[in-house]
Amino acid sequence: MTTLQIDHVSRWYGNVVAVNDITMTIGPGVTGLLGPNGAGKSTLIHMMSGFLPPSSGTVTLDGATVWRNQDVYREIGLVPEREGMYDYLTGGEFVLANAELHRLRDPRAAARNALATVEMEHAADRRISTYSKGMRQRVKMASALVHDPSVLLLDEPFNGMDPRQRMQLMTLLRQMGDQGRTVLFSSHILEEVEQLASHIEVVVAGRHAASGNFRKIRRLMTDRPHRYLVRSSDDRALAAALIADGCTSGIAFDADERALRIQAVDFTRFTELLPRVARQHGIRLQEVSPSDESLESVFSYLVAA
Ligand SMILES: Nc1ncnc2c1ncn2[C@@H]1O[C@H](COP(=O)(O)OP(=O)(O)OP(=O)(O)O)[C@@H](O)[C@H]1O
Repeated sequence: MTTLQIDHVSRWYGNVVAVNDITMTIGPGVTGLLGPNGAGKSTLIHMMSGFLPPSSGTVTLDGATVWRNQDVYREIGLVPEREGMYDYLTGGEFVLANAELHRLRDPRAAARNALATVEMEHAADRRISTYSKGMRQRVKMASALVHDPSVLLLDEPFNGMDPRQRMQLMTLLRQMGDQGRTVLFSSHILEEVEQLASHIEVVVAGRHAASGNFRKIRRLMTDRPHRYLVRSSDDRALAAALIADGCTSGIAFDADERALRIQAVDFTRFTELLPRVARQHGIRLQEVSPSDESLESVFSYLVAA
């Protein structure tokens, strides 16, 4: 069982629409679920893992409804974002408890295997309260893997990890994807998703914004209009020279900032044109800063597209 189908799924909490009519298919390999904070990623993941019913629409795994379906739960492992764990247990006990909940034939062997997969055997007998953030993350991962699921869902797994732990987890997730499992992880960091995911789904404000490999998502992001704040020794002359070229779609003088606000439609051409025009007219560029480079603005552009 490997293909998750999310079909016209919405989820609301009172008046808040957290997920708004999303349809997507998640197959084998590693998929990144990318979106800014509050986009609805956790809500979506909880519905995919059967922890939360959709308010409308359906989530199925190879055609079988996920919600309240024990056969499907056996195929899914969830690594939640929440830090709260049973801190008084040892890592080994925590993973074993999950193996027993799944009624595995040999829960001890399964727990040992899962701890070995995440390289945590050495700390299995220590209480979770003594673990670092990265170790907690790995034990959560062992617990999600203990029943050898074909689908692994991870909510912001790289949060708070140091670079070495990040690399280790990336290697592990890549291996699981290569084994033919369906691995989906959420993140609000494009670079993280690019490094690991062969496929990316973008959600913003509860809506599905884009889908494709990282080249396609990058292209969508760089092809959008870019806004800049530019300060120079002669703003008027610079504006006049730039307006003559088709690569800008708007130039305005911002009196408060005492600078030009420029919207460039052709990013590559504009970045080449600006210094050239300045040099030709003897204008000194004092500041060139992007004014909409936040991830949120990129995402809102994708949604509006
Ligand atoms: N139990 C709840 N009750 C009410 N509103 C909720 C609840 N859970 C989530 N929300 C709201 O639903 C929206 C989506 O939240 P969700 O946690 O799914 O987003 P997210 O993309 O995972 O964000 P983050 O990365 O910050 O966790 C937000 O507006 C959030 O405030």
